[in-house]
Order: sequence, then structure tokens, then C-alpha cells
Amino acid sequence: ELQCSALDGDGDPTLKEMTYDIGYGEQTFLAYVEPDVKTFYTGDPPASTKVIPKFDGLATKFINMSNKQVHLYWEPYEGGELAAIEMLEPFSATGTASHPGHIFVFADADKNILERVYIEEHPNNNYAYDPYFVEDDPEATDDVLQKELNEEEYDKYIQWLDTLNFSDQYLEFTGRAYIANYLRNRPLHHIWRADYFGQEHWVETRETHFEQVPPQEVLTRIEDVGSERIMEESQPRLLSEYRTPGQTKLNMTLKVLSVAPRVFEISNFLSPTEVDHILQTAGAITLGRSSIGDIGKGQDKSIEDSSISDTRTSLNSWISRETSPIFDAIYRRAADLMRIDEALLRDRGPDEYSDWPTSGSLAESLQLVHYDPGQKYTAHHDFGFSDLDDPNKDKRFTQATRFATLLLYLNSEGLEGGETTFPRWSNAESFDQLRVNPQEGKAVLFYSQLPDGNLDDFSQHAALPPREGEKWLMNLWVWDPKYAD
Ligand SMILES: O=C(O)CCC(=O)C(=O)O
Ligand SMILES: [Fe+2]
Repeated sequence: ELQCSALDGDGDPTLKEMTYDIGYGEQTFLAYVEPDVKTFYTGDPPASTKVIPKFDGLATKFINMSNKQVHLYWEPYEGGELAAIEMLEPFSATGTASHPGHIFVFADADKNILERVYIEEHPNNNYAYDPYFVEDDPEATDDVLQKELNEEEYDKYIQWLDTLNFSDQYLEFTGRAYIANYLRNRPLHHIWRADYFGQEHWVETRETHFEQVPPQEVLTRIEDVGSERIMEESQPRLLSEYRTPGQTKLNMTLKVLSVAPRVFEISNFLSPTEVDHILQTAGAITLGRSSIGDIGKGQDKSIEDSSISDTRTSLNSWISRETSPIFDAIYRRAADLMRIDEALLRDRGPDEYSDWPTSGSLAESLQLVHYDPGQKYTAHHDFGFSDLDDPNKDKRFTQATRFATLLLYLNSEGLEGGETTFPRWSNAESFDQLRVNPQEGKAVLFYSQLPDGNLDDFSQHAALPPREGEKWLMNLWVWDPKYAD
């Protein structure tokens, strides 16, 4: 059995019972409450209160509470043309990273303005277009709703209303808005605790490091599928003769860099041999200009929402887990690191997790990213915004979005700058962003979801441009509770 320092059954002390009432009587919910910042420090805290970060960006969610298609635009500060972001279907939502003072517009197809939205500070994350609401007059509102909406539409309207009402009470209890939809399940996957800066966890993996480059002819594509890929404990790992001799287990250490959001550093996650193999594979690939919104609804929306934008100026490409036994080993090691069954990070056979609604991998292919000096990725969230739950679907598996990101740094020599930053990290000492230096072989794990199922606005992060040299990195994204349909 693989060992680790996490004590299962302890629960997560950040989850607190909250009582709320959104019109159906009193109910309880285990809500994530960010602990007092003083507890983030093992010694004397530098101050007794949280610093207000210099960076004021936040996740903004736009909800169309009408039965008409509504177009969302961004109004540039210079007062130029409205920039189209997205068309919102009736009762759907979208979102993007934004800043206080930004102006968005709900309009019809002819750009006739229905409502102008002024973005405020965190925690004002939710912005709804509701043409039916009559101020201070619930009866008149109800009359309008009865007149304008059919039964199914009315139900959807109420679902959004419940979400907004819940968010208000959640905000009062936790200090954050609820930016999932009422009521999203807690993540199915393990979330490592982050109690204080510098806290260390450890976890074992059988996927020890490759130490020698295997000859090209054995680095072939993995053809096995489903349960053929299950590896028994006693079975040697793939190509073990090229790995650290005499070692059957590798002990990985996760060190807490940030408590909220939860960010962990794992140095030497990849060996130099593995990094070489990745970069060699990369050399054979043509990278394309990074687009935003590669993978279905709600991903990485930028304000411009053009698929190619100034938000992300790097180049990227995708590499599947099956590319070679080394890539497979990286996924298996990552699964152990996150304490997720490796079977969930690949397509599964009919006998694996057969009660799950999809048999597809919960992980995306590895996204290989290359930055030249000056190229960057401005602050964004990796999660996306989901549509309303389908009442006919198992609630455990709705509101799928990215759950965790594992960043794999592939080079550092000759690189200056290019840090990954978390500009909204909670701390008591610096209003500046948390900077993570790229270091060859290092991994950074962070969560886009909170232990209570809400999305973590503070998971916002950016890639600073290299000042000198190039930067190579890979993203491994794991979804919860499933990937796509
Ligand atoms: O390059 C980095 O450091 C971060 C990249 C990132 O956040 C992304 O690709 O989503
Ligand atoms: Fe990202």
C-alpha cells in the first residue's frame, strides 16, 4: 500500500456548518470558511489582519435570467465599439476574469442595450440580467413571471434566483460569493489541506524517476485500453530498467506556498531525463498560437473572447498520456500526488467506475506551453462556469469544470522572469502577488475548486513574461466531477 501523511477521516477543518433559508425552510450546508490569517503563520504573524491585495481582479459571472437570447458585450474604457463576448442562451450563464470599473452590457442582437453592468470589487462576482423583477413589489414581479414564462422557464428562473439568494447568505457566512450554481456537490477528489505557509505533506508513488533515456524503439505509443492498463502493486512499472536502480517507491513532498488559494510546490517532480524526453517530443511538434477556450464551454474566457487574443500570447500544443510510457508514468505519478485513482485520468473500461456517467478521462491531455521573452498569460481562472443542473441528471455529476491544475516546469537555465503568480493570495505581509519561480522539474499543484464545491475566485493566476530566455511548461488539468459529456 502506498502511504501518505494525510489523515483520512479527519475532514477538512475549513468546512463549517452554515444555516440558511432561501424560502424552503432552514437548511444546513458545510461551507468553506477561510481561516484567520494569523493561523497561516507558525511563528508570530507579520500582522493580525489580511492584506488587501494590490491586484483587484475577480471572477465575474453573467447570468441571463430571461427567456430570450441575450448578447454580452464589453464596453472598452476608451468608449469605442462594444466588443462582443458571447451570446447567452435563455437562462444560461458565462463568466470571465474582470476588474472593478469594467463595464459590460447586456444587449439584444442589434446591440440595443438592455442593461449596463458596472463591475464592483470582490466579492461582487455575480451579475444577472433579470427583466422581470419589479423593485419592492413581489406580487407585481410574480404577475410578470406568470405572464412571461412558461412552467419550464419559471423553474429555471427560480433556480437562478435560488443561486443568487444562496450566494447572499453564503457571502454573509463566508465572506465570499457563491459562484457555482445552487447547489454544487463537494468535489469527488481529495483536496490536500493547506493550514500554514511551509506546511509539508508527503505521499508515495511507485512511479519512480526515469534516470536513463530508453531507446526510441521502446518509447512507443501505449495501445492498451481500459482495465488492461491496471497495474498490480507487485507488477514492475513500465520500463523500470531505465529508472532509479533499486528503488520501488518515490516519496514526494508537497510544500504549502499559499493557504488560500491552496498552492503547493513539489520540487523534482520530474527527473532531468523525463524533462529531456518531453522537450524532445515537443521538438517534433508544431506549436500553435495559444487560443482561449480550447476545450468546450466556459473555459478560460477572455474579455476579448476572440479565440486568439492579447490575453494569452504564448504558443501551445497537446500531448496525450498514451504518447509514451514516460508520459503515462507522469500521469500515474500525478494521480498518486493528487491521491486520485489513475484509472480516472484515462479512458476506462466498462468494469471501471461503472456507475459513473462517462467513461472518459477526467484529465485533459498535457498542454505544452512555450513563451518567448515578452509573451505572457494575463490573470485568469482555469475553471469555467456551468449551466443550470439538468434535473434528470445525477447531481453528483453536474457542473463539471476544471478542479486542479498541475503545472510542470520544464526549464529554468537561462530563464529570467516567467514566474507564475497568484495575485489574490491571502496573507498578512505583502500586497504584492505571490510569485513562483520556474525551476526545471518542479511541479506546482493548485485547486480551482473549494472543498465545499464552490469555485475558488482566489485561484486566479497569471504567467509573467520571461525577461530573458524562453519558458517551457506543461499544464495537467483534472476535472471534477467529470470531464465532458
Ligand atoms: O505559464 C504559467 O506559469 C501558467 C500557465 C497557465 O496558467 C495556463 O496555461 O492556464
Ligand atoms: Fe491557468
